[in-house]
Amino acid sequence: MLIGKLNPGKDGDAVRAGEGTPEAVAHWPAPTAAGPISARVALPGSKSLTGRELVLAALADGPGILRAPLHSRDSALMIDALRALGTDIAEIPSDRAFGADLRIIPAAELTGSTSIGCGLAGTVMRFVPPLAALALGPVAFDGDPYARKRPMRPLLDALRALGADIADEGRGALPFTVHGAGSLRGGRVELDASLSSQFVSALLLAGARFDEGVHVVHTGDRLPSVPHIEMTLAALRARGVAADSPAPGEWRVAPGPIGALDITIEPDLSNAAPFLAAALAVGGSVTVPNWPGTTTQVGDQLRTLLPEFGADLITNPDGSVTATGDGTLRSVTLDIPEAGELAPTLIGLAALAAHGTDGTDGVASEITGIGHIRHHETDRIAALVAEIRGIGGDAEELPDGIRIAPAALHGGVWHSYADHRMATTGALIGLRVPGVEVEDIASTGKTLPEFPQLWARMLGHESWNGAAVVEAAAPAADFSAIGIAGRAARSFLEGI
Ligand SMILES: O=C(O)C1=C[C@@H](OP(=O)(O)O)[C@@H](O)[C@H](O)C1
Ligand SMILES: C=C(OP(=O)(O)O)C(=O)O
Repeated sequence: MLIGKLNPGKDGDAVRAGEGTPEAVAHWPAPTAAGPISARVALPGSKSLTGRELVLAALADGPGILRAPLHSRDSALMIDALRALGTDIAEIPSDRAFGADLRIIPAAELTGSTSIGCGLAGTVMRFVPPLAALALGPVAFDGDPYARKRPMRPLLDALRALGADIADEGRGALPFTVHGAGSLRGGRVELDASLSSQFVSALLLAGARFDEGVHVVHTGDRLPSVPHIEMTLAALRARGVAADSPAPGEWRVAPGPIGALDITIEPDLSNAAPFLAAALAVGGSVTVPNWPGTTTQVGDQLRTLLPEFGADLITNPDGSVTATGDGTLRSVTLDIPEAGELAPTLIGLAALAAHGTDGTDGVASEITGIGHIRHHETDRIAALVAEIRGIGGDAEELPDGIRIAPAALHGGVWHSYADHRMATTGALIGLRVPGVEVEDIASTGKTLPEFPQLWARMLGHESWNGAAVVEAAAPAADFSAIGIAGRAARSFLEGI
């Protein structure tokens, strides 16, 4: 089946499939699982750690190495952005399943007179402008149509208060130009980070290179994604930078050198979410190897969040984590401001809980504290409600979350809104509900280009060349209920 791909609308907003220019793309028929699954799924590097370590390596006092970094659209955009500012980034061939290591040689002086494409990457549009302020010359930023909707004003205003010259014609959003002067005064700055923790991380990451360092004071009444700020502080300290949080909602980075490192990136634990959740959705177990013993990644909270749905989560002696479920899902009431990044997967599980075992015995759930995910790759609350309703579910928007009532789900098109986590949530629901077709599965390339292959192998399809990446022993996926689309899925999966 060919339909229109997600394309820019006239007002620059993202629109759903079929509404834009008809660029033909096949829907991805989500495979259903015939029975309980049993798989081991290794995952590529963390988006958030790769982005931070690239930025810090570009600002460091000598050459550095990133081992096992993520290779995806977001990390490629970050690499391109740093190269545009004069950083030398080269691939070091490796035999890793997910691609080359990276050698980073910082520029003697960051150079401007360039332009940077941010795609839809929050980390690029927020973390790179402070570096542009340290560069010499103008640096023009822009991104995907929907990226222009993502909030930037608090960060741009904070950078101005710290001495930067930024032209945005009052938009408070992309596109804008940072007129770098080669240095930035820095110092104390107030900023409302209630829409995104990335505003804070952006200032802290470059803060050691500001003349006076930086002292960020959050003025809003709530702060999302706190673990991501803690990740930033930890990454700075690992490089010898004095970085702390002297009070709740305040962070300081002292001026000084940022140490060069040879560092290995942890697997992306947020991208583990749909895979571990698959064991809950259809029963069985999924193991993710190389789970870090200690980590600042919010994905580590899956070990306590997934048991809320009735799963058994264990850490194995070899350091892997296994989720085991029996295919029945409990009702949940979760308030998770710190873990908005995990919300789409958790909401997908809540939709399956509301479907129940056969559409007649579902349970209600409520997930709140996630108002800020309206400002992610799309308005995720509106998008999830629309797509769950589109396949028969009973979902309702709350100001800062979502409520899902019992209702039987059925097949249909699941739109992705160019959002990788919308796409993987459609795949998760489709494991259990026959006939779900995910529009724009390629949007998973934002942070996990291997998603379709890893998903297929989780279900027992052996033909992908990453043989060491996934060991699966699952019953064959069942496509019979989705007819022609199912046969297309089978040949797609067998062709990889
Ligand atoms: O700093 C980071 O790497 C991130 C911070 C969070 O952003 P928000 O604070 O905007 O939720 C998270 O959702 C995003 O995926 C990655
Ligand atoms: C919110 C996310 O991405 P970004 O870094 O673009 O904000 C995400 O990956 O869930």
